Amino acid sequence: MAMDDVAARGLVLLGCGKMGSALLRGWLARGLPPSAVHVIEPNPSDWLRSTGAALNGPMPDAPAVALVAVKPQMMGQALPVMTALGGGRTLVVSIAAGTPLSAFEAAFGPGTPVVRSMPNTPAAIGRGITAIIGNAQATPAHIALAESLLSAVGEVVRLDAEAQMDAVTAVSGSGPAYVFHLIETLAAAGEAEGLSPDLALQLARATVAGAGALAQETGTDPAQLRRDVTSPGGTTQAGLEVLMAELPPLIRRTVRAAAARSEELGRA
Ligand SMILES: NC(=O)C1=CN([C@@H]2O[C@H](COP(=O)(O)OP(=O)(O)OC[C@H]3O[C@@H](n4cnc5c(N)ncnc54)[C@H](OP(=O)(O)O)[C@@H]3O)[C@@H](O)[C@H]2O)C=CC1
Ligand SMILES: O=C(O)[C@@H]1CCC=N1
Repeated sequence: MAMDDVAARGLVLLGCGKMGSALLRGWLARGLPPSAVHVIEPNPSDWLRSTGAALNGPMPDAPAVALVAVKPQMMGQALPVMTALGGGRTLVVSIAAGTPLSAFEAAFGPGTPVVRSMPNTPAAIGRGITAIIGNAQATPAHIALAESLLSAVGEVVRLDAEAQMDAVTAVSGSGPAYVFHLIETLAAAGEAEGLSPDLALQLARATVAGAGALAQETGTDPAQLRRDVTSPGGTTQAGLEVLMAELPPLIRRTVRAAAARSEELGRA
């Protein structure tokens, strides 16, 4: 029902880079007609041109949704082309890190429903997770519409308060980068042990992917999954004695630094 409204009234997508294209791909895969999507993007990719979405043309009158997918640093420059959509008929959805609901309320004017969200890059293969929170003007129907759009690229969780968004950004928004760095460092350690670069990377990539899938698909407590690998007096125990001494404070500092940067972007 919600997506029918988007198909009928249209959706404006501001910025079609990595995240904008992941979302667009998800919507098209869910059957949204490309002609219902109006994309504003200064450097359209060949893929974007091939989708049949309306590109940099005149803005539709009162689209169901305006989705903001530009970098927070570009917001001041990029938003003015669409602020005429403010006032209540169009739901504004942002995926930008840091930028608070109040910034969109100020730009689009009073009465504008806004949903702030934080997806992550596994959205590109429909395996993302997105957290959402609406402003006071966002009705349950608006929240359901945002949830439906973002669930085209993975799971969606609803937050209780906007204040949670900095921590969410630091954990799941930035999180894929931490995991990719784990793959890089595990592969490098394998190379240091004498494996070829290709074999070390193959082992590290499949191990992280397989462990992630096992944790996700079984829903088993990750601490139990860790214990299942760890034979008393065996190799894993020897490795974990090193890792568990160093990793928790390191991850704590990593997440704090990312959350602090999210807070800072919100004050800019
Ligand atoms: N990457 C990630 O992991 C995540 C990113 N986000 C958020 O998503 C948003 C987009 O990030 P991401 O997709 O990575 O960034 P990208 O740089 O890949 O995409 C942003 C796109 O916006 C375009 N753009 C620049 N100026 C304008 C303008 N004035 N009008 C319209 N489009 C414009 C850029 O074009 P050009 O390249 O030519 O400048 C680019 O194609 C950010 O706010 C980020 O915080 C959220 C969750 C995860
Ligand atoms: O690094 C960033 O600022 C964005 C937000 C979360 C992931 N990438």
